[in-house]
Amino acid sequence: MTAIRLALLDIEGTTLPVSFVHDVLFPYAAEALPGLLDTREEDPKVNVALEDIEREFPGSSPLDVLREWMAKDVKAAPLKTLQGLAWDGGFRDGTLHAKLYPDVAPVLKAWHDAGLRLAVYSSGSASAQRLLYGYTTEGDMTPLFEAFYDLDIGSKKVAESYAEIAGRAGVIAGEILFLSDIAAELEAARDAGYQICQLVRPQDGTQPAADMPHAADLHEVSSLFGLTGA
Ligand SMILES: CSCCC(=O)C(=O)COP(=O)(O)O
Ligand SMILES: [Mg+2]
Repeated sequence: MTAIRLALLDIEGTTLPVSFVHDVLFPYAAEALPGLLDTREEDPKVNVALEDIEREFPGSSPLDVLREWMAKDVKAAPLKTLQGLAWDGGFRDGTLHAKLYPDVAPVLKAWHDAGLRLAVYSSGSASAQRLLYGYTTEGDMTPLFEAFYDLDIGSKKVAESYAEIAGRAGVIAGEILFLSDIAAELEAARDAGYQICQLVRPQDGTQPAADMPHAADLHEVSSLFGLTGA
């Protein structure tokens, strides 16, 4: 097995329970979104997101589109931008704290201390990723990561996105390990030449894919791939 130099991590269902996203983060955003849209005039990011929605759904109520996307957990870039802006105040004023899976902080610290490079690739916007890892119940974990990749790279379900990340990181694909709960994302990363492992978290009810390595937590990933784990 080729030595792994970089671990690329998904968030929801991999390092953070799906229930935290759906029961804590989404309701917070849903409550904050109407007020946020009122700032349209002042915030260019809000403006761009609303223009994207209008282009895709001409004449629709943006709030209705956003609510439907959230109900279906659609990973749409305008929604992810606006959710990130909505969460910003909540993380900064202490209302929100990311409660990661308990294995995540110790194992990521051990990997980082052992010299393994770490990066995030999530549908959540890069600024939301920084907030989430900046305000965890374990403290600020952002210094562990060298990069935060989001949908600006491209869809998580196409191989080209993973090739792009490998190029930006300057690491050959075979030396990158991608960790996610979603089989289609892992297949795309494998098509790009990455090593992969599916996180099958019992709490999330993830179904193991037939033809790929899987692990119940990051300790098991360490054992499977010969990484230094806590
Ligand atoms: C800062 S990410 C918050 C969770 C979220 O909104 C999301 O879409 C996560 O998707 P992932 O690609 O990490 O499964
Ligand atoms: Mg996920």
